[in-house]
This record gives sequence, structure tokens and C-alpha cells, in this order.
Amino acid sequence: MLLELRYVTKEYPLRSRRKSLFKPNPRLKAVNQINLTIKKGESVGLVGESGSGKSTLAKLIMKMESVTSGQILLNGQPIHGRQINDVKMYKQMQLVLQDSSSSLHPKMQVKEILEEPLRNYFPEEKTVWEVTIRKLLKLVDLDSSFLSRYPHQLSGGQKQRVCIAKALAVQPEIIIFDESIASLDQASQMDIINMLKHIQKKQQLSYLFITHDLKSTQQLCDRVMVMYQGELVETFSRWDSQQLSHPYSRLLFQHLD
Ligand SMILES: Nc1ncnc2c1ncn2[C@@H]1O[C@H](COP(=O)(O)OP(=O)(O)OP(=O)(O)O)[C@@H](O)[C@H]1O
Repeated sequence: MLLELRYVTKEYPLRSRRKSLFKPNPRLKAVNQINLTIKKGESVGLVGESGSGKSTLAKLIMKMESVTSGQILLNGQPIHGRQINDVKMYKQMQLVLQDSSSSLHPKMQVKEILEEPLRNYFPEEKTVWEVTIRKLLKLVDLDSSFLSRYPHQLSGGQKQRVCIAKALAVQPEIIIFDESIASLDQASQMDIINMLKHIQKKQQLSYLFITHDLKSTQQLCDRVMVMYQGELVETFSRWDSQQLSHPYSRLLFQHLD
């Protein structure tokens, strides 16, 4: 299994006005006992309303937050421990966020932005960096005229494409998308989804595609999981509302068209 979550829970302390020495501070279970698996080459959607715990889960998987309990394994190795170092982990797993402006350095040209991961992960391949950068741009449907542009000279969709190219530069096994295309218009979203599908097939990549919009998972994902109030309440791979068991999943289906 490429990625496996076993009973993963994340609690945050809740601020309470009255502190008592005798009562434990109240805590919020942002993520509650989540079990999930993603195989090589599989594309999995994670859908849920705002506050259901999706981003917290992404942060736990990317080791940006510590787990309260449970285990996350990448290729069988627990990531929240000393068994796997961060460089090795981020070589296998990359994250693409919604707000691309925060992950693109404003003073770097696209060429430099894409060179950075190659410098970090493939220093011995310096002679082919330039060719690789052009290939990456082509993969995300941008031509080489973009190489010299700065982030402020790109549209939202083009910025997201550069972020995706930056993640692909590392040649990861899995990419986690956290609302990565949510801020784009419908047509750009569809373009990027089709592009991601094409790349995934070509490279046998795995995706965890996190979104509040069920429709965007329909094209891209083999399997969809529904999160509600920190828990995984449903998993389905057939788009048949009759098969759903949780009222929230049924509600999501009602808003599909
Ligand atoms: N650092 C934190 N400290 C305390 N509570 C937090 C923290 N981060 C998230 N939470 C809480 O955890 C819950 C889940 O938040 P999370 O951001 O994971 O939801 P989400 O499903 O990604 O929502 P959205 O779609 O709006 O981004 C929310 O109630 C949120 O307020």
C-alpha cells in the first residue's frame, strides 16, 4: 500500500474561559479515527463541508501537524517517527495548495521556481535541468514563453499549473491536492482536471484530491470518501445515490447537477 492511515486522530485544545485544575481542558476532535488506504496509481477524492477536517488530515499526512493518536504509513513506513527522514518523505509525497501565490516566490521567474526542486532532489542531473523544466511546462500545458514570467504575470489557473509542475518536478509517487483548483472558474477547473487525469495515467501517479465540491471528483477519482465532522462517513466508487448510506453524502449528491 502506498499510503495508509490507521485510526488517525487529531485533537486541538479548545479555549475555555474557566480553567479548572481538576477538569481536563476541552478538546476538539478535528479528525477522528480515520482509516484509509491509497494504492499506487489510484486517485482518491476526499469531500466534506467546511470545517469537516479535510485540511487537518492533509496537514497530518504531510507531517505539518503531529497526530494525537494513530499511524500514517508511506510505503509501509510510519512517517510520524524517526524511521523516515523528511527529504525521503517529500520525495515520495507532494502537496499542492489552493493559494498558489503563497507557494510561488514573487521574485522568482517560472524557470527558477521549477529549478528549485530539481536542485534539491536531482543535483547530479544539472545538465538536463533545462530540458526537464521544458518537459514539465509542456506536461501542464504551458509553453516555453512562460519560463521568464514572474508569478504576478500569471493568471490563477496558470499559477496552479506552475504549482503542479513544481510538485511533478520531484517525481513523487503521490500528490495531495488541498482545494487546489477551488478558486478557479468552472472551465479552468475542468481543464486542469483533464490535465491531471492525463498525467496520472501517463505516470502511474496516485492522487488524494481534497475538495468541498463533489463534482470535481467525478471526472478524476476512482473512489470518493466523504468526511463529516471529523469522521469518514462514506466511501464509494459507483456514482449511484441509491447506494449511499449517510445523509450528508446523499445531500452532496442532490447538489451535483
Ligand atoms: N490549529 C488549530 N487549532 C484549533 N482548531 C483547529 C486548528 N486547525 C483546524 N482547527 C479546527 O478543526 C476543524 C477542522 O478544520 P479543517 O481546516 O481541517 O477543516 P476543512 O474541512 O479543511 O475546512 P475548509 O474546507 O473550510 O478548509 C475546524 O473546526 C477548525 O476550526
